[in-house]
Amino acid sequence: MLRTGENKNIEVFLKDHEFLAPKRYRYSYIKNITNSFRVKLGKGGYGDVYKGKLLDGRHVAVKILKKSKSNGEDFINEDASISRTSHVNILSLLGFCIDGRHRALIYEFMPNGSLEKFIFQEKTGRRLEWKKLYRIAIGIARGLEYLHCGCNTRILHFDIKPHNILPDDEFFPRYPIPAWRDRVMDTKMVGGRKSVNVDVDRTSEVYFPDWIYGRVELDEELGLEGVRDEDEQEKARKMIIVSLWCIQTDPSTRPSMSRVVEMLEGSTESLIIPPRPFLSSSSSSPSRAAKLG
Ligand SMILES: Nc1ncnc2c1ncn2[C@@H]1O[C@H](COP(=O)(O)OP(=O)(O)OP(=O)(O)O)[C@@H](O)[C@H]1O
Repeated sequence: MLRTGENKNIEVFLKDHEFLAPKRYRYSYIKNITNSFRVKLGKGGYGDVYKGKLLDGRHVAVKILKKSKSNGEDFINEDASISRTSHVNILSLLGFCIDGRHRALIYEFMPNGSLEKFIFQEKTGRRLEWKKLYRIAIGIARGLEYLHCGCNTRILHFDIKPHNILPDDEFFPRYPIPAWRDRVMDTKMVGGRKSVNVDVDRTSEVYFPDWIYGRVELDEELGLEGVRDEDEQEKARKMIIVSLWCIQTDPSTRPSMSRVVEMLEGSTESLIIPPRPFLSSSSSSPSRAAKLG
């Protein structure tokens, strides 16, 4: 039982939402299933993630949230919306912990870890094939479309990035949603460190969207590494055009996620090239230029 008076609201909330909530666990249980936090899987902005094993033998990832000063209502509100979500691209939340000041979330374990390490492997120089990147982009977009308009509560993720996309063996992406904060990651995936040959002398001052926009606009060879055939070339082109739409500075010009899915799944010919991204390297201001890789 939680002790303080302020936590009564939480208890009442949890009781009201019992029927849809994932299981609630004590901190001692969390400690137990992670073997006292022995195997760290990664680190996120909100806390560290550890490997665990439930008593029924299932492997899980346990996210220990940093110590909270709030009474936990934000957390349980998030938790209740997450528990109502069900989509192939959204990672299932199996349980949670609110015990004193301890907060933790228990997810299905994804053995391949995050997308980040696949995008470009520094050691081997290998990069992810375009067809897999495409599969990942569509999966992410479908998951977000679901969160934005397919589930009971509209949820904005705000934190999509290679670090928290967890591909399965077939490279279908899953991602967790304990998030408050939708940035677009397509350009990052397409730009994927060292995946492009930028034939300019001062690469540090090239703003990637601006550079790639020039190529797309002139219907030039995209200069992307690892493109093996026409099909991959088309997928890459499609992802680039869609991502250029998504980073439009005027929000009203940006497509909805349903439109993003439609554009990714449709033909390249039907795609209209968006206006040039506002930030431009032609002004060559170092503070406005993003480094490549
Ligand atoms: N379910 C999981 N299975 C396997 N590894 C995971 C799982 N969830 C997270 N990880 C590992 O932990 C790392 C951090 O994940 P986390 O979700 O905390 O990232 P984040 O989105 O940056 O965090 P935050 O939402 O706190 O900003 C991931 O990059 C991944 O390596």
